[in-house]
Amino acid sequence: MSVRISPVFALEIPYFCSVDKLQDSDLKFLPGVGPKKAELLKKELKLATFGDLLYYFPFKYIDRSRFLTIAQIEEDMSFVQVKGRITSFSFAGEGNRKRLVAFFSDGVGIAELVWFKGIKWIQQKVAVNTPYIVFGKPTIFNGRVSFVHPDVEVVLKEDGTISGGLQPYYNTSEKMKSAFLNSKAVAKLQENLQKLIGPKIVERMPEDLVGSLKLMPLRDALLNIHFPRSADLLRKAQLRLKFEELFYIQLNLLAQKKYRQKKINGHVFSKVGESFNNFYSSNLPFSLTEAQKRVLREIRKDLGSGRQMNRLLQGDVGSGKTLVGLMAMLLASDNSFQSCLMAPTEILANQHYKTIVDFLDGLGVSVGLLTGSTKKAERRKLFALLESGELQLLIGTHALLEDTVQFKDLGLVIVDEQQRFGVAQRAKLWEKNTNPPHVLVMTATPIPRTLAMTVYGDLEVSVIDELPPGRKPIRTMHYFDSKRLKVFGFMREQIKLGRQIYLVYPLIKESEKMDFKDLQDGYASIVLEFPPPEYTVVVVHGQMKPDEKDFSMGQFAAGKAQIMVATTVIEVGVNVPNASVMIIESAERFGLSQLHQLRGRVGRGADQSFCILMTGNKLSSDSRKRMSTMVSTNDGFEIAEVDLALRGPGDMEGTMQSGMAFDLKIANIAKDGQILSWARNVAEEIVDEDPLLDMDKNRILKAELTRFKGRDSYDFSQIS
Ligand SMILES: Nc1ncnc2c1ncn2[C@@H]1O[C@H](COP(=O)(O)OP(=O)(O)OP(=O)(O)O)[C@@H](O)[C@H]1O
Repeated sequence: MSVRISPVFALEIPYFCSVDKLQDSDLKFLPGVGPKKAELLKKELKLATFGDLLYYFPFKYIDRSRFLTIAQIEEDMSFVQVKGRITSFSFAGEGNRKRLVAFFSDGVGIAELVWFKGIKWIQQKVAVNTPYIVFGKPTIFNGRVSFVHPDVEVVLKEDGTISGGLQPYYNTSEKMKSAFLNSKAVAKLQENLQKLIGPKIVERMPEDLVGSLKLMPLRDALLNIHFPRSADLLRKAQLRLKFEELFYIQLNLLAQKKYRQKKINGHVFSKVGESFNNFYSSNLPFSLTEAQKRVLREIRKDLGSGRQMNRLLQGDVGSGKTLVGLMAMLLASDNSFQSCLMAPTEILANQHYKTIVDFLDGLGVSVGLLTGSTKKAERRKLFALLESGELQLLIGTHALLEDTVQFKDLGLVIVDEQQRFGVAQRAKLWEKNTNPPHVLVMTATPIPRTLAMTVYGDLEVSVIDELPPGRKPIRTMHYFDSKRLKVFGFMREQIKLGRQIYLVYPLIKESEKMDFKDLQDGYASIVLEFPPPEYTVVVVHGQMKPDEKDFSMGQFAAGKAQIMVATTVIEVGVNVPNASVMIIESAERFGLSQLHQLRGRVGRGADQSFCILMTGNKLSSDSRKRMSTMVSTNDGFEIAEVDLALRGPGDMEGTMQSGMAFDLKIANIAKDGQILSWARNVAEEIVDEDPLLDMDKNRILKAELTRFKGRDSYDFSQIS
């Protein structure tokens, strides 16, 4: 069985219905919904129950307490509202241009309200001389203000309250809008829901905890998040709900961690034996950096502790993580355990394999390689060696996760990843052995602390914050496409100096065909510019056969080609110290982390390295920021912070956002770092005091956590 590797962000978030049964009710039973709309809500927004709708939060609020006069309306204004009365109606236009026009006066100016559709309905609902609030996007033509299809509301609502204040806006789809389920209709359903279950909402966190943290009670928070009574109450509601969301993620992660620590015995690697020592004294061609030594000590401590290690190793590109990983594998080997190293791509797996085989030359440690392209017969051989225990180190891709791969005694798993390996996938590894192996996750993209806390919150963290000596900082430049000739000139100069060059094209899934054409065109024009026999240009992309790819890479690595035209397949792992120039085409199409990763392919030798970002002339402000960040810093952590901030949705009107890459309903990892730290501290205190959440006061927490589904869950039922 193959395992689908989903993005690490696909964490399950604990928004299930609360203990309150009512929230599990089918939405079709909510007044105003019925079977058809229920179907639509389910299909379009994945809302099936009362609880789902209750937790479907507005994406923004518009302050409806502010009014303009018609005279204050100017060109290009966004949504505005005015108060006044309709003085008369008339019809204009013919056929499908036929429209109803209402003349609306606020006592000073006059605006036209125009409807092309729903004319009959408007005529029935809207009357002359009644005070209304008109809300919409105005246009001005020949000095006349008009609103097309505006919202028209009675000033005095049926329940006696005045319209106005912060009005919620819900995301809806086109399909929903055409079935009259627009934002306003969803707000109406929320109103009905509040009437029905609002008073019955029960706390999802222990009341004492809510009280001591001075959080808004859940009932009030869920009311104010949909219908804020004031901006202050909205902020309090947001805080409460964000806290709760982040708190349960943290509690889940920390509880899992505690559970593992308590229930799972780790293999003890007590010996530092021949493999490790011989490697260290004879085969290691350089001394370790202080950071590598420190991290190695941390890892060795874990491995000898009798507890199962789950550690994240963060370090910038080229900081020497793989080497540390390899040394941990040698420790496993010295203690008669097998180990494996899992890479995110086949190219990288191959590269690791070659590097490791070279490094271990003459030490008598057996190393195997397993990827998607390993032939059947070869596989069978590998499997037999693995099962008998003869094979000590296995390098590979996700193919290692397949159920057919059985080790005799797997003691250590190293995952070299690119934020692609989630909690769920890690859980799969723990099943590989009755006594789960130690796990070391290496990530080449430093990730911001808040993100690390959430994605890797169940792991210990080690950081290599030092590059091997002698590396010169890479110089990064940004050029517009119009400067291409200059760049060609620079390439020639560098080649004359004996350097090699990467030229990378984006290959993004959605537009693969077009990108592929770009790559081929790019290759053709580079060959024209750098013709044989003086120059050799190789090409590497994901659609090539493995042996063709290997051939091209081999030529480049051996210095037989000066230029490699490639897609991002070279993003990770390719290590050719003589390649000192990285040119990234259409750089604006890459994310910051990816640009940083790509840049990390150069700067590995003693020569000055360069990274050239080529972009079109017109750049969005985000793209400009990405380019300037790349030009101004080589620090992966700094880049990661900017990346996170840029990727957090920026559409704000005193509003909340959908949470970045996570399926968060309200919190935003980029912006809510403080709440996240707070939530983690609170969760930590709780599991420190009551690791299995057995105390009476933690009953609700346990009940809520037990509702986590899937592998990410901490299965309390296993605990007797
Ligand atoms: N202490 C050191 N001194 C000198 N060179 C080193 C040292 N540690 C590692 N290297 C070399 O630096 C290069 C990068 O190391 P390695 O591949 O282990 O880094 P990495 O952090 O895994 O990189 P990436 O994230 O790019 O995969 C390799 O050529 C490696 O041999």
